[in-house]
Amino acid sequence: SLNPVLYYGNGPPSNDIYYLNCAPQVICNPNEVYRTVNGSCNNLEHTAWGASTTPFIRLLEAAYADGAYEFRRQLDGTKLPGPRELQLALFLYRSRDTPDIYNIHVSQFGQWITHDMSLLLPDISGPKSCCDISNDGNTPFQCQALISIPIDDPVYSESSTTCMEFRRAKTATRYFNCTITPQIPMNLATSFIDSSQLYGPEPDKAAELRTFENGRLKTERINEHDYCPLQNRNKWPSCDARDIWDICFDAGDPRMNQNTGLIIYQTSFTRFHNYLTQKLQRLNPEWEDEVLYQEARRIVVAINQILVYQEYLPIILGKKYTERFGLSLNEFKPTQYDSSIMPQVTIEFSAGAFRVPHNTFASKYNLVDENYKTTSSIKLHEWISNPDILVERSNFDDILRGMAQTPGRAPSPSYNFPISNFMRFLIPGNQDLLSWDIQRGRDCGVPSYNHIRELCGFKRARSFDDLADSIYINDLMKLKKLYASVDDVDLIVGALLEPPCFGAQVGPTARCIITDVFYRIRYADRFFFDVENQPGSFSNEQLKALRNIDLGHVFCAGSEIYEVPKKIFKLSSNRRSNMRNCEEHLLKLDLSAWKTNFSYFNGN
Ligand code: HEM
Ligand SMILES: [Ca+2]
Repeated sequence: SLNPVLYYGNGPPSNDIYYLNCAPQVICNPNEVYRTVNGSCNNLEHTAWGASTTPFIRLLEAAYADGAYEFRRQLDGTKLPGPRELQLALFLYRSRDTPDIYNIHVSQFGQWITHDMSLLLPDISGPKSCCDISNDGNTPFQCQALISIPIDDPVYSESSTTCMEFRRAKTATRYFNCTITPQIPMNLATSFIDSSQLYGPEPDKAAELRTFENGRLKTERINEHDYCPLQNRNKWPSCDARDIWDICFDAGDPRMNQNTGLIIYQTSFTRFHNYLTQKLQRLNPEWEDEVLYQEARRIVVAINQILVYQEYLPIILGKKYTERFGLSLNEFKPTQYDSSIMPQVTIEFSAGAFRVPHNTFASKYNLVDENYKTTSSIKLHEWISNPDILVERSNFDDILRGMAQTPGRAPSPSYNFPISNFMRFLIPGNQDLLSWDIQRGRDCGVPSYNHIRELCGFKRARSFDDLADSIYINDLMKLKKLYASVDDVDLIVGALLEPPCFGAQVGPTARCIITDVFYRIRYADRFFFDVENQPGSFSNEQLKALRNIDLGHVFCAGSEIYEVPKKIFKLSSNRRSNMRNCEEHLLKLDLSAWKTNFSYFNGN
């Protein structure tokens, strides 16, 4: 297979500073069977590689005006076009949704996996509203990247709003006691697909989420169903956007409550973990809490890895492509662990290319009842940071049923209309996710589209016209007016304007950046589910059982729906032939390969 790796430790020298000056010294046990919580000791030599709270890496030198932290300027020295100006000129006019051939599980699963791999925190400390404070030269730096709204904005001008909130990301230098120039945000998630968004990316958090009995994760009983535990709303303000507030869940990831579909995923996997511990305990009554917890965790992680490489990436990147570039799974060709590969997530991925799928999520959820009648729908943007809707009546199951039967949004340069205007993410006022994505790229010093194209092996454009084979001419003419030169175009803007590759959901430049990361976090993961000859490797019988588990099992065990689609990502009608009965399906979730009459975990 071809080699898609872009990073061999040959990037900008600033990538090494953390490991030279700041990484904690840890002593690893090479015989440990289970992953650590924070991902350290995955690589026994470079113990911090892939761990949580380590900096993102850069594929290319940061693009900052001062070489350190200030937003880049255009080649001619002028300021970059405003993000909202770009949104209005290039995207908003075509924000109408077109139904996809896949359902909304595809984008929901994508966000779920994003939260496993990547978390950069915006600094929401200081003033509640940055737009309200006067710009007198003492503006706190986290407030220094507000997005201005043109006076003739077709949406915001109605309320005469001229300022959109935006906070700069927390960087290693400013918040994490590790001076790195140019600055770089910390990634608070573990890079590996290890379900850190479920179990917590740090030991304290992980312990907080456990009952320490029977291997179970904590749950809260609400209206006769198990949900994630409730959290104190003052601790992490993930539900604070509204004044009328009841429910706020706690989980391994602080974004848990962000949207309805995500809460369904977090909740279903929590219930599924507990379901597995119960099954394992019945097989092995002598197993203690720790073993039950770790074995269930290992199964959950393996299932997620299988879903990413077998089901999800072929849709996003194209099936043939994933096969050619070593991203597909093959039971006869187990993953070869390579300790020289660095599993770190790149800033070009998190603050750029992997945000392109923001153009695929739909703007509403349908509620579908047991008879497959659509009874009502709710709007995504009206329930941001507010889980209340999910605990009432049968809403959880009805929305989950609806997700399989509601088309996702076909990829398009634009995002959907509400998310382009009316999101409320924990800070005051309405926000535009696309403006934020553009601004975040600049905040993080992401190099321009043309530089990334070149890195990916496409021809560096010398003029806008050189892009004519990648971007429609109408868009090019607009880009020409908006930017000073072809080297100034933001990565996310160029990547969104590239039509998707054949059989894929993203264009060539985004695909190249995304592929590199998913390749490295697989082959650099010593605990990847099908890596052989490691202390914690699964047996062949266990692997066989794991390959038969799908998202359907998770939702059957984690909800009260009694049927799931056979192909969970395909838009399915409720015709009998497309559906599986949950009771029968769960019978096929066979964990007998986990029955032990010896203990490999008792220290010998
Ligand atoms: C309902 C769906 C979604 C909503 C409401 C949503 C919203 C957001 C928001 C508010 C941010 C933070 C923006 C910032 O402060 O810079 C973000 C970040 C991000 N999103 Fe989404 N998103 C959704 C789905 C997705 C999907 C489907 C993907 C990809 C498959 C994705 C990928 C990302 C990535 C990579 C980041 C950066 C993560 C980080 O490192 O912090 N999101 N999203
Ligand atoms: Ca992770």
